[in-house]
Amino acid sequence: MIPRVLTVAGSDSGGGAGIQADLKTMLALGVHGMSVITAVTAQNSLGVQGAWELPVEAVRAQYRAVVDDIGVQAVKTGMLSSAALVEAVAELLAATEAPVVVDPVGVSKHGDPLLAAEALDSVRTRLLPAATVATPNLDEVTQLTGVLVEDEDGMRRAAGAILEFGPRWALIKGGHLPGDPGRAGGNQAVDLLTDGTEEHWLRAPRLDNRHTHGTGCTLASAIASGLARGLAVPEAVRAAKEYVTGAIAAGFALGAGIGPVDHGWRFR
Ligand SMILES: Nc1ncnc2c1ncn2[C@@H]1O[C@H](COP(=O)(O)OP(=O)(O)O)[C@@H](O)[C@H]1O
Ligand SMILES: Cc1ncc(COP(=O)(O)O)c(N)n1
Repeated sequence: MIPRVLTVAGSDSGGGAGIQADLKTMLALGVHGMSVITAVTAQNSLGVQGAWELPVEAVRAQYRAVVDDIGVQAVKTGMLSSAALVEAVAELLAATEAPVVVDPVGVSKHGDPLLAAEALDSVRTRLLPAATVATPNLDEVTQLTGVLVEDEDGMRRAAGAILEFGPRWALIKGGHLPGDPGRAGGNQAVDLLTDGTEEHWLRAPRLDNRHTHGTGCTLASAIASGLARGLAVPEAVRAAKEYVTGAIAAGFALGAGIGPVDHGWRFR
């Protein structure tokens, strides 16, 4: 059987992040990708020009349609836009047995908001407790926990603060740590995965490529794809890190701004 993976996220018309990144990642990793669209964005390499949420009822109906008939081996969430959508999705996830990867998307690479400020509390108290793995970047960690991360010790404190909200594992993505070779992390892109007992540091060379649109979505979808295949969380995260690193290395120019990672790099 081909494992089935569901993404609950926003559409990126430019095809680099969101639902489009998720489905391409799933195809590249050999699972059957399915989608619940929460919002539609008008987006390109220059930023987000507009965003429109779907009604809660439409999100619920898509989710039920997929889960009740087809079934899922893993779920990934991305842009959820509003408190009402966060709460509705959290409730659906709590009633689903499959592992859940929560990417608590807050803002786009260009700084455009993808989540209403008043939804943060629902993310903390409703969404994170439903997560098998939560994958905040450093800005999202600060927004959610108040912890400011400047080095690897900060990442450890941030992970502890995220775990207090109830996800089984926290993956703190250090992609936004300064790439100064003199600093902790230095010329590496370092992520920390922990469940509060085990600690796994994932290190890859920091790539000098500005075309990184979609990194977070790609990583979270790759983790969900690994979990759907039956991998344990540390193995799924390790494989996903390897996939996203290759995709960033092959990221390419599109439009006048930040281009996407290359989801198809392993086929070229
Ligand atoms: N320049 C880079 N070189 C290599 N890996 C990177 C680079 N930038 C980000 N990453 C990795 O990409 C993944 C996504 O991280 P990040 O970019 O921080 O997330 P987000 O897209 O949510 O902001 C992480 O594994 C991170 O370490
Ligand atoms: C619809 C949508 N969802 C998520 C992101 C974040 O992208 P990234 O993966 O680069 O953090 C985005 N820019 N647009």
